[in-house]
Amino acid sequence: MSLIAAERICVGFGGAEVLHDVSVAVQQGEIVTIVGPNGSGKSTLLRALLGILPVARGRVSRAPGLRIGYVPQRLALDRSLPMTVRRFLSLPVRVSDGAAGAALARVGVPDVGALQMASLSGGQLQRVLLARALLSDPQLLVLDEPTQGLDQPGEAGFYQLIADVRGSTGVAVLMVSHDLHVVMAASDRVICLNGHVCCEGTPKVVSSAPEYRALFGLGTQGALALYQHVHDHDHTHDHDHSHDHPHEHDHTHA
Ligand SMILES: Nc1ncnc2c1ncn2[C@@H]1O[C@H](COP(=O)(O)OP(=O)(O)OP(=O)(O)O)[C@@H](O)[C@H]1O
Repeated sequence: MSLIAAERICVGFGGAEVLHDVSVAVQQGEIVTIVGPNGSGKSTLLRALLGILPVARGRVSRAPGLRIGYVPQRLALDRSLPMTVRRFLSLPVRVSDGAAGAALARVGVPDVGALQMASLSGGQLQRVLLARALLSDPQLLVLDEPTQGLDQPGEAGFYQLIADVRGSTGVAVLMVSHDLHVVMAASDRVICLNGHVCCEGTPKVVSSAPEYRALFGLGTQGALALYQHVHDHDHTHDHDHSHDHPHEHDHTHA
């Protein structure tokens, strides 16, 4: 059984349909990344899967008693409110000093417990958010653009950390990311969303193949063109979503 799944869900806001007939499933221990243009419904899909948003049609299912660690896209931090990292880790559920320290060490920032949340760098903050998500010993981590605002080494380091955590705990990871090159390297499966599931499949990194580099270049379009994916529909009947994203018709069909 999947840990979490959406079956042919439709989600809308005030009559405007944002997700149409979307099916996704995450299995135990796999890293699945959702990519897609701005406004393509990635956060909406995560929130529907988590049960935060109702679905108009279709079905969302979660394994009974599923423990989820969620890192939202934005953290609304009141910078005028003093709060140490240690205190933040005990919100909303109080945790022991030992557990808090172990979680911070696990994500590579063992010494930030006494720091103010507002004083953390972007990379430190992401790791603290991940530490908090890990405190519930989740079976599934849900991360909404966890590397937003980080520089390239910061992003690469964070994804390496995710892979390490998965390796040591067996946690499954469902995340949204814009960093396509790292996504290619760090995911078991990629789902390309544009209101509907445009394509999905195993990412194929062909970093050492000069003919691929020559064909596709090293830019965003190239990275997306390298998907090995299942494409079970044409785009003739796409519903009304913006189709100005470069990858839309540029797939390499596996
Ligand atoms: N609470 C809401 N009320 C009304 N419309 C919403 C709401 N949340 C999202 N939307 C709309 O749904 C669409 C999809 O938004 P969503 O945040 O899921 O996209 P996204 O793919 O995560 O975008 P981004 O890459 O910019 O984060 C957008 O057009 C957005 O304006």
